[in-house]
Formats: sequence, C-alpha cells, structure tokens
Amino acid sequence: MKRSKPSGSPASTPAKNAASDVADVPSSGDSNDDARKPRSARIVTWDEMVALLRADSRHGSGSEERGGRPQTGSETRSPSSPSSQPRDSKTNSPTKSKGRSNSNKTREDDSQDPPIPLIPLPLLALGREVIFPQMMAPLVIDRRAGIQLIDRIYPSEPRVVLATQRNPEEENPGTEGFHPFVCLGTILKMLKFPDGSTRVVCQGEFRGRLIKVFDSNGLPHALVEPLLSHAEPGVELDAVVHAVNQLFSQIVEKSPLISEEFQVNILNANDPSVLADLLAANLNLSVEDRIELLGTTDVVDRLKKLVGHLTRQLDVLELSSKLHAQVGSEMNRVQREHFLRQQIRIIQEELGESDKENTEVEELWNKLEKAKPPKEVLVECKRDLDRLANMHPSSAEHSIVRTHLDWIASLPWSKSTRDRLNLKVARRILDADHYNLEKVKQRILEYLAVRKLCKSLKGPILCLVGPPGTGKTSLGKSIARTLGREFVRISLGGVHDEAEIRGHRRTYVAAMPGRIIQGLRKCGTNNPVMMLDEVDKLSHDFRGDPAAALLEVLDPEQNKTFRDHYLDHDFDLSKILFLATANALETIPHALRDRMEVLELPGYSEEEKLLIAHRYLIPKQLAEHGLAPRDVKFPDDTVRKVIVDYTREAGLRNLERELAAICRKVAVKHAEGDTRNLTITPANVTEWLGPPKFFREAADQKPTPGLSTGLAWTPSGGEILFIEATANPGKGSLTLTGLLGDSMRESAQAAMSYLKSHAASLAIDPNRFDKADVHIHVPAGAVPKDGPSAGVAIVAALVSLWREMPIRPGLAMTGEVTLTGRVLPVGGVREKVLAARRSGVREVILPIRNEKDLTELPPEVRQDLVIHLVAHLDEVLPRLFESDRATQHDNHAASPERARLERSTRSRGRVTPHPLPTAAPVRSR
Ligand SMILES: Nc1ncnc2c1ncn2[C@@H]1O[C@H](COP(=O)(O)OP(=O)(O)OP(=O)(O)O)[C@@H](O)[C@H]1O
Repeated sequence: MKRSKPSGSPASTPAKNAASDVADVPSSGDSNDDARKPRSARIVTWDEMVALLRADSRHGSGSEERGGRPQTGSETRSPSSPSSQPRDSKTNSPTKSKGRSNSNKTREDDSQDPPIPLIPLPLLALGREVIFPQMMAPLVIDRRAGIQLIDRIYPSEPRVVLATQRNPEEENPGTEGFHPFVCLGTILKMLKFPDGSTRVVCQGEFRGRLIKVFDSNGLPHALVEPLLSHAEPGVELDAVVHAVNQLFSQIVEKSPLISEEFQVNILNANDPSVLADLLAANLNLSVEDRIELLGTTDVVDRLKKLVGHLTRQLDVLELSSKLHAQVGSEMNRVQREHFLRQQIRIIQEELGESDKENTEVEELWNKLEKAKPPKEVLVECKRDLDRLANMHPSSAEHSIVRTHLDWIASLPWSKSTRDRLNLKVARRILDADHYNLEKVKQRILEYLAVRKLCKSLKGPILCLVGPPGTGKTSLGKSIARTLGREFVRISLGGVHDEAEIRGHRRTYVAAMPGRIIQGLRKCGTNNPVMMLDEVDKLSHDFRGDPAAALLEVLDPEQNKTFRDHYLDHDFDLSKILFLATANALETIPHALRDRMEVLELPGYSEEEKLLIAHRYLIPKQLAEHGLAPRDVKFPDDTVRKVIVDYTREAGLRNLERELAAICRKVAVKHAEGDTRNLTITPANVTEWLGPPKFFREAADQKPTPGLSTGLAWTPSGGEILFIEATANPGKGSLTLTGLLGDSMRESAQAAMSYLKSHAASLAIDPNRFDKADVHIHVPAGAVPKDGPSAGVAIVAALVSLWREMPIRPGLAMTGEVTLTGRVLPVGGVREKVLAARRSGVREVILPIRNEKDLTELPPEVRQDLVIHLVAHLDEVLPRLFESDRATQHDNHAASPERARLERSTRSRGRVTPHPLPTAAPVRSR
C-alpha cells in the first residue's frame, strides 16, 4: 500500500495515525464482500484532494461539486478511480452486470488501480442533520466532545467531516455508529452562547465515504474517501431535470409554506447535481433517504430518486387538500359553533347568568306539564325536548321543534270554562243585546235548553243566515255570554286551502296549525263558542277542500280526535259549541248545509233600524267615544235621514258607521273644549256627514215609455232594478244587455213571445214587431244579474214601449212569467219589498202565491205600501198605466176577495228555510 507522505499540512498528525489503519481500505460499499476487497490507498491533504477532484472533473469524469455544468463523460468515482469503469451508483461499487469476462477484466484492472485518495479530518458528529455539498447549515453543538473539537480546530483548521450518527443518542460512536456517506465541509463561523452551547455555520463542500473513525490527540477524526458526482448529459438527464422542476412547481402551488428564497434557489440551480442536492437537503425526507441521496453520485440516479420522493410528496399534498376540502367546511362550522358556545358560556359566567338554553328547555317543560296534554302527547314532547336540548339554538331544526312545542304547550288541553246556563238569564242577555228577532232568540233558547238537559254535546250546528249587519255575529257573542264561555270567531271567507282548517305539515317552511287550533289558543279554553263566519264563501282548489275538513270538525262522531297536521296529535273538539254564519244559503257546500239548522235573520225596515239605533247603536257608540247621552242628541228625524240618505242596506253596519262618524266629530269638539250639548238636526246632518250618499231612485225616476222597475234579491239584501226597452227600425231581432244570465235572457224571450201572441188583447199593432229591433238593457251593466223573477217587469217594459205609455212612477214588480201569461212565485220577498220601500216605491206587484211571505213584513211596511197580488199578466197590465187606473179601481172595489189579498198580515220575524230556488236576479254585493 502506497501511502502519501505526510506533508506539512495540518492533517499530517492524524494522517500518520490513520495511515497505519488504512492498509485494508475497502474499495467501495459497506456490506458487499467484493466491494470490501482491500485496495491501496493514499492519504491526501485537503489541497491535494481539491486538486485531485479538479483534475478529475477537468478530465471530464465528474461534475464539479462547487457548481457549474456537468462535465462530459462523467463517471462517479473517487477522484483517482479510472473514469472508464462504471460503478453502481447506489453503492458506488463497480458494476457487476457486465458479465464474467468483464468481471475478470475488472479484477485485472483493479490490480492496476491507482490508490484511493483518503483524507483524514476532524469529525463533527451530527445527530439527525445530513449536510449536502453546496449547502450552508447552521448547527448547534451542545455535546462536550463537539464543543471541544470546535474549540481546538477553529479558526486555524476549519475543515471537518460532517457525519450523521445512526443513533443520535450514542455518545462516542465508532465507525459503524455513523452513516457511510458524509460531507466534507468548512466551519465558516462560530458563536459561543451563554448556555455553554456553540453555534457554528458550516459550508458543505464534497461528498465522501466514511472509511474509518479514529481518535487523534483526544479528538474524533475520520478517514474519508472523497466522491465526485457525475452526470452524463443527454435526453435522460434533461428529462429527469424537467420532471423534477415540474413536480417541484406543482408542489409549490399546493404548499404555500415553501419559502420564496428556496424557490428562487431552485430556479437558479443550473447544475443538476446542485439542484438535486438542494432538493434533497430541503425536502421533508427521512435521514436514511437523505443519506442514500448523499451517497448517490450518479446525478441522473439521484434525480430519479428525487422524482419518486417529489411525486409522493405531491400525492400527499393533493390527498390532504382533498381531505381538507371534504372536512374543511364541516370542521369550520363545528369549530365556529364550539368557539361561540364557549364565548357565550364565559360571558354568561361573567354576568352571573345561568345557562339560558337549559333554562328555556326547563321552562318549556314546565309549561307543557301545566298544559296537561294527554299522556302520549307529553311522552312525545319529552322526546322532542331532549332532542331540543342537544340542538344548536341557531339551527333551523331547533326553531322548528321549539315552535312546535310552544304551540303544544300553549293549547288549552284541559282548560275549560264551567257552563252556567240559566235560561232566564239567557233570555235577558239575548233581549238586552238584540232588538226583536223573536223567533231566532226562541230557537236559540230551545237549543241551549236541550243541550243543558241532555248534557249531550251532539246536536245540529246552528247556522245564522242573513244579509250583512243583521246581528249574526253579535248573536253568537250573546250565546257565549249566556253560557259563560269564551267566544272565538273564525272567518272562512275566501278560504280555499284545506290546510287553513287542518294546518300545514311541520315539514313546510313557516308551517302553522289550522284556524281551529289557532282559535283555541287565542281563547285559551277548550269549550268556547266558536263561530265559523261566512261558511258560504268557502271555496276549494287543487290544495284540497276546506269544507271537507270542516265536516270532520263539525261531526260530533269524529271531532273528539281531530288531528291537525301541524300538531300531529289528536285534539278533542267535541266540547266546542259551533255556530256558523252565512249571507246566502245556496253557496254553502251541500254536505255542510246538511249538518246545520238554519236560522234566518231578515233585513230590517227603516222603523226597525230607527228603534235599534236609539236603543242599541247610539248608546253603544256614545260609550265607545267617551260621550254622555246628554252630550249629543239624535232626534228621530235625524236618524231617519241618516238611514234613508246615507245608508242603503238590509242590515245595520253602515248606519252604525255613520253614527260613529258623528260621535267621532262630537268627541273632537269636546276634546277641543267645546262642551256645549249638541243636537244633530236633519238640516245640519250634512255638516257632520257630508252630502247624502243615496237617493230614492224609484221616486225620482222620470216616467218614460219602455222603463219599468223590478225587484232583485242579493246576499246583501234586496235591491230595485230598472228594465229599459227601446225599439229601432229593423227586422224584429231582440238584443239583451246588462250582463244578464241565461234564465234572465230566457225570461226576456218568453216576454217577447207572450207579447207577440197577445198583441191584439194588449192593444199593440202586431205588424210592428217585424219592423223593429228591440233592445232590452238592465243597468248597472257591470253587475251580473240572473233569475227569472224579472219576467213581469220585462213584460211591463215592453208593453210600455209598444204602447208608448210610461208606467206609473213608484210602481215596482217582481214575478216569473210563463208563455201563457201566468205569474209564478219568487223568493226573497221580504228583502225585495223592504228594498222597494227604501227606494221610494209606493206600490208593489207580487205573485199571488207569495202571499204567505207578506206575514214576514213589518206592519209599518205593510201599511205604507200598496201590494198588488196577481196570478196572471192580465191582472198586471191594468195596473201599469195612469189611464187604466179608473178601471183598476173599479175592479178592486168590485172584488172583495182581491181586497182581502191585498191586505197585509201581522206576523213577522218567521224562522224559515230560505226560499229555494230563488227566482230573483242576483246582484253581487
Ligand atoms: N237586532 C239587533 N239589535 C241590536 N243590534 C243589532 C241587531 N242586529 C244587528 N245589530 C248590531 O249591528 C251591528 C252589526 O251586527 P253584526 O256584526 O252582528 O252583523 P253580522 O250579521 O254578523 O254581519 P256580517 O254578515 O257582515 O258578519 C252590531 O253592532 C250589532 O250589535
């Protein structure tokens, strides 16, 4: 073995010590037996080593460790190895795959191999750090041996071997205690710290293989074989460099933590070897992987290994970002909620408040227990409450469950009022609240008496039918008062969705219980008088039939277990006393009507209104406006003027409103200090209410040929209607206008035919019919009208037209006519006659078969009006024209029978089924 002569270099002493130990230096590798074959070695100094490496790289066998482009034909070797001999890049041993002859040749070549240069240097043991050439690394030296070493060599001999221990905890490891590949470097800077540790900045310079660790002058030293990186330029190298760069930039995109400085360094790394070492030093790799990369001198191989590491790192990043995206939002929400809850808790603690949520749940439970719902409902509620306690208060589910439980807790499951039914008291209350309506009151008392005696809750539902403002609602209130029950009014006008009655299912947004349950909550007892208002205005569409739901509500067999969709629990409705109201009977759904007993409330005459105004409405309004009876006086004439000129209705709504308007104005005067007692006179009514709103159309109508006055019935009471007929030269056609329904049109055609067939007896020239077109119009044209009861009025208008004689003013008529001239009965006589009188009519022609209806008329009406009862058109026509009156009077006087018929009767306020089918034209309200 040839040994280098120790020069005067600082390494001379350790070199001497080492030389004796390196006679059997394995040529390469750690474990390979072949590779461990001893080869001759030469101890070199640092300078010699650098010179050797430079020379080697100049000869094109290596990549300069200090940077620069790779040299051509590079073969990684220790600097003195023959460049032609390929070696295993991992183990740095000669390649054995060339075959036996090759292997033989290698052995021969080995014998001629120049000695391996070995350099002995102080050994700085590293725990887990792996230093690469070209890297500058700050190191903390805290072991005594390391500090001692630095103290002795720095700054005079700053070259060291930077070797990584296999076991970082081992105190004084030998050769086997270190990883086989090391970095030769220089200590650039040293700093002493007060805690006794030493910080150094090292610059890695060359890679090397650790041959031996030995002690020299009490300091650890290592004998190292320097290694040179080699890279063969070409497509493979370019490709692998490209792949590495690409992977790196992808990693940078996914990992924002990579420093910009490092990214710039990678960008500027022109030498693939430096690029590889930079990445190896900075990637998150295990010590073993780094050592492997440090020992891989073939740059392409090293880069390929890095491609593997980079790809794995990229996969990890992608997977983690995917996982992050998946759980990110959920985690964020949960964390945020947790954080906020913590904050709330801390704030509550600071304020000395108790846990609000638990308090709320407790309160709710107490409320539920107090409401005493059936046991199964309570069990279900308990379950919901437990769920509620674990829900976040701001979650949608929380508010749904809470509101539902609130509803259940606020219902009068077991709260009822005790009936205190005393029939005498009941009568007193009904009389005190309502004028007249004797038959209705009587029926109500009978109804209540039966319910009291039978203690049965089953029975017909009373349905109060009549025009608006006739006291239906206030009768309901009085019934509740007589029984000492709560009163609830549920308006069903326009309800067309079953859910309005039965509630929406809880799954709907803003779901609510139906109106029945809402009404029960409002009144707070489970046995109120519940008035289903305007049942005649129920409609239905694709959302179901509310009338069908009402059937269940009203059926005593079923309503014990009424299930509202929202509540989802049975509620007993059987204790409720249901009443219904309607303006018209015809439009009440049939099945509902079957379950009801109808009590009809007729419209009021002027005299009745006057009485009711004085006895009920004026005292009520005075009290409501804070006035005493002496403050303002309403003489009869004034009230009558208000009734006639300011209202046109069957009921009392508008009258009450007008009286309220006067009281309001008087109240203002009183509030302003004018406390004079006022009297509202007919003359100054306009000052309080403005100009009159209605006129007596019938009385004011100018007599015109072709104009007659008919009578109509509408759900809001009776009305008068004018029939206008004109004839123009033409061919005998008939035009009908005024939004007339089919039966009214047919009445007009029948009237025409009757006229044509009886032209002679009616004193009309029959030839005129073919030479004129007739037009019949019924104002107001925007209001639909129908019904056959205008037949008599149409005939009258046509006769007046053809005879060119005006009908006597103040005469109105109603009745259906047949082609033979018979006059048939009609419905709504009371309302029609009252309407006629309101409009200034003095004489009314009615079908004789409606005589029975005259008993319903108030006596003053019968006294005021002349009523002609007729059975045939022959009896109508003589009463139409002034010129025929003499004859009529003669006939009238000559017929005591007719006189009897035209006398009025005295009974009134009769409870009857509504006259069906109504024959009167229907005008909307
Ligand atoms: N016979 C009567 N005696 C005393 N006051 C009455 C009488 N009839 C009606 N009223 C009064 O007339 C007003 C209107 O009556 P209410 O509200 O009961 O009418 P309604 O028939 O329910 O009307 P709607 O069909 O529009 O609901 C109330 O102030 C009521 O007290």
